Amino acid sequence: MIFNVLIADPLSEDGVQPLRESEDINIEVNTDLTDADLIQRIGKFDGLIVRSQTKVTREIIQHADNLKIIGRAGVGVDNIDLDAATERGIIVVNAPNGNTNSAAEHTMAMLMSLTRNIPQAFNALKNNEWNRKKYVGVEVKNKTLGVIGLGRIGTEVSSRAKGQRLNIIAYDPFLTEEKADNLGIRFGTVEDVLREADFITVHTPLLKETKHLLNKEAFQMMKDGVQIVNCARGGIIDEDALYEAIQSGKVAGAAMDVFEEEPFLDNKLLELPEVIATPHLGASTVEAQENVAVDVCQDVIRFLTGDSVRNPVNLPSVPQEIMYKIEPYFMLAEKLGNFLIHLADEVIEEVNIYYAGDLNELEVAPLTRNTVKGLLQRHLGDHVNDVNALFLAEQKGISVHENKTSRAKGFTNLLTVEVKTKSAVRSVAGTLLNGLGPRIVKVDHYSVDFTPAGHLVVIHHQDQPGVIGKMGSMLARNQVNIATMQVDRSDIGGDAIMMLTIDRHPEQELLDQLHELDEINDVTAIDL
Ligand SMILES: NC(=O)C1=CN([C@@H]2O[C@H](COP(=O)(O)OP(=O)(O)OC[C@H]3O[C@@H](n4cnc5c(N)ncnc54)[C@H](O)[C@@H]3O)[C@@H](O)[C@H]2O)C=CC1
Ligand SMILES: O=C(O)C(=O)COP(=O)(O)O
Repeated sequence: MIFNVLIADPLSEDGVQPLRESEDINIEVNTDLTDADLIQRIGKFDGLIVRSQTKVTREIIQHADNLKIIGRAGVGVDNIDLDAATERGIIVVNAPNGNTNSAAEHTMAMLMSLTRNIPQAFNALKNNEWNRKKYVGVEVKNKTLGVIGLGRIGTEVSSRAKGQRLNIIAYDPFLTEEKADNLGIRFGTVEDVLREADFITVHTPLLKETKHLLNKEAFQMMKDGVQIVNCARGGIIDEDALYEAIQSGKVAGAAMDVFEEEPFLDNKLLELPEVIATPHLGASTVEAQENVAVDVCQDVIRFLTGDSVRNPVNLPSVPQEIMYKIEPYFMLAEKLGNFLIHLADEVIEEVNIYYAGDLNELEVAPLTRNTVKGLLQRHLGDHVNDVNALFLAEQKGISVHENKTSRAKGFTNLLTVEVKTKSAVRSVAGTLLNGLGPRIVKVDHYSVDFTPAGHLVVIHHQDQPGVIGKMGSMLARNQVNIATMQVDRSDIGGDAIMMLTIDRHPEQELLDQLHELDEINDVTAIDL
């Protein structure tokens, strides 16, 4: 199968090369598409790669009938409607590490340019104005830099700023006092940072909570003459509030790489001589562009050719060494879900997944997604995948719980899936046998042992002499060969189960005939 991938923003050729060379992938580079063009053309693509310029809206995603992956060659994914992608089962990957250094260097360049009026002085010189008095700056040494958002870039900026002898005070919801001590910086609340800093730089993503984080009230809390840097995202700073704060003299200057609206031809902040700006250049270096393009293209290739990705955004990321350990259980998890859904003949309200033995030691979230995917697939078809399985379960009002225990009832690993409906609890358990692959070893409370593959028939019956014979001859009369058979019972003469693997799919009529036998209570055919 050949996958079509659209590259909709300019990408470094070094990154694109492996995509070009892949026999499985056909790429189209088109960086001039309007939203309307994208809506019209997206349907034929399996992959889409963008930077920050292309806005991947819900409407575009709704038209993306074949799209499986969206790659963001950079960090921020605020230009991609993640909810819409997740709902459609489209994985989103980014390249979170490749431009950290460039963004940090740009932040420092902007801070130093701001404090020394370099762009303004240069402009004046270009206009034949030699003015040494007008462009007197301030030193940064021994002043305080407030860093809001101490992730990859915020941390790099802090370490560089320490080289400029700045004192750092930082706020990040994940920053502890101990971590701050280790980094040689001061830990504060947002308010501490706003009140104490001489310069403030933001390095958070644009989220609901960070939208207009620096607003009118925030500016009021700041020191008079504070200077602001935004090399993270437009929208973290309320531009109207910043404009007013500069005009009133509260804020002495601002260095902006990113804006609430991009691209723009006109932004009133640029009318202010205290503002210096670049057109979203934080990641625009040869090195960063090469890094992010390589990272994102490799993930797109991996995903489309059936491998696991390194930088998923709408799936929890699982380190490679952990993935290596859980991957063998993927098929077992999905098959158990697939099998069990056929036994539950009412609406499922709750799913409990028990991980026992070796599984108890592992990161099992991907297995939970696979189990739920298997459960939902019967009714939702291929529309369900790892990305949207849990979302769809939640949307359908099904609660999913994971449980871990070391006790595996004699198995080295045991995965038990239980579903609760209004009036019943049904369960199935499976194990991965060394060399033999997945086996189902329990159906409800009955012990069995069969491979979850092919045409299966589950028969609940009364444990009476002759029932197996009747069932066997009925299948024989219908030219159905039994490949494997297992029987278990709760007690002599009581409820019992037959598990058959047969060589072809049985017609409904045959299943009905089996059901009509007095001793048989229930017949379910399952194709796995
Ligand atoms: N100008 C440019 O070209 C570039 C901009 N960026 C932007 O820089 C930003 C940060 O990137 P990274 O450091 O790589 O991301 P990151 O994910 O490593 O760090 C973000 C940090 O912000 C923190 N945070 C979240 N909400 C917060 C809040 N309310 N207050 C304080 N901290 C909060 C998070 O805990 C996290 O530690 C992103 O928005 C990204 O898009 C990144 C690269 C280039
Ligand atoms: O990586 C990011 O978040 C950036 O903002 C870089 O954006 P860009 O890829 O240069 O359009």
